[in-house]
Amino acid sequence: MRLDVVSIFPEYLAALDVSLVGKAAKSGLLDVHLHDLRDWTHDRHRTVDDTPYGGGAGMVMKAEPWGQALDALAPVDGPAQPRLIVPTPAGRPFTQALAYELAAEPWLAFACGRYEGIDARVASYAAERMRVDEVSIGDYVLNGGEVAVLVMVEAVARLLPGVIGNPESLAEESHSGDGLLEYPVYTKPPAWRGHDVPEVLLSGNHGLIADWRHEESVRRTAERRPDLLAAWGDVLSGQDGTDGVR
Ligand SMILES: N#Cc1ccccc1Cn1ccc2ccc(-c3cc(N)[nH]n3)cc21
Repeated sequence: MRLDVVSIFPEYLAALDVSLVGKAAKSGLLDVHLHDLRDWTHDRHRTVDDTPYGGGAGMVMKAEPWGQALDALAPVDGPAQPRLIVPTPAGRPFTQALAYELAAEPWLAFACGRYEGIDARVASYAAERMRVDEVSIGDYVLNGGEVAVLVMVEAVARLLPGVIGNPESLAEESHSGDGLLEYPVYTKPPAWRGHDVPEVLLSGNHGLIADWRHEESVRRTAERRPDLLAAWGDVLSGQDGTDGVR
């Protein structure tokens, strides 16, 4: 997978060279290209922002530098186009399902906005030739898109074949196929500062262990994310338009 990231703070994305994503890049599973948006400005001050039409606080990112950046990264007459991801508080939610979808793409490009956002015409211009997704990583406001890109790239990269050691572990994680939060995990020692590992996990009875883990997943989900259980209820009662099969 090729990844292009455009930002006025490309050094923010240096974290992509570390750990799992860094290993994936070094092993050729990921081909990461970082770009400074200011390379597509031509005035003395390398200006990327201006005041908002209609008034209001803050500044807006100018369209032209982004237009030139997109044209340079993915020429209109090029052999392929990336899927463009634009982090924004106003985007569709980034979910594990979307992470799996993006992990299947051969080429992703990320546009990291700053200030009060990017001129809306940039997304419209890009959508003339590539798929564009405006995506939120959560209902809170960051100062820019870079942190959101780090989150999304890590969530996507770890799904790529060969990136994590034990792909079986992906199936048991929170937000994986069964829609439940994952169960609590423990390791040695069995007793630690007055806190013991649940006896069932030391029993060697794999059936009882599997049952306990499922019960813990359901308990945790009910306690922390009842909305996920509500989705389960809709599926089981056929309210979600399926025949009750996930
Ligand atoms: N846009 C905007 C905006 C609008 C109002 C106030 C502050 C900002 C800052 N900002 C500029 C770029 C940008 C990118 C992504 C996020 C972002 C994503 C999630 N999930 N939260 N915040 C914020 C971003």
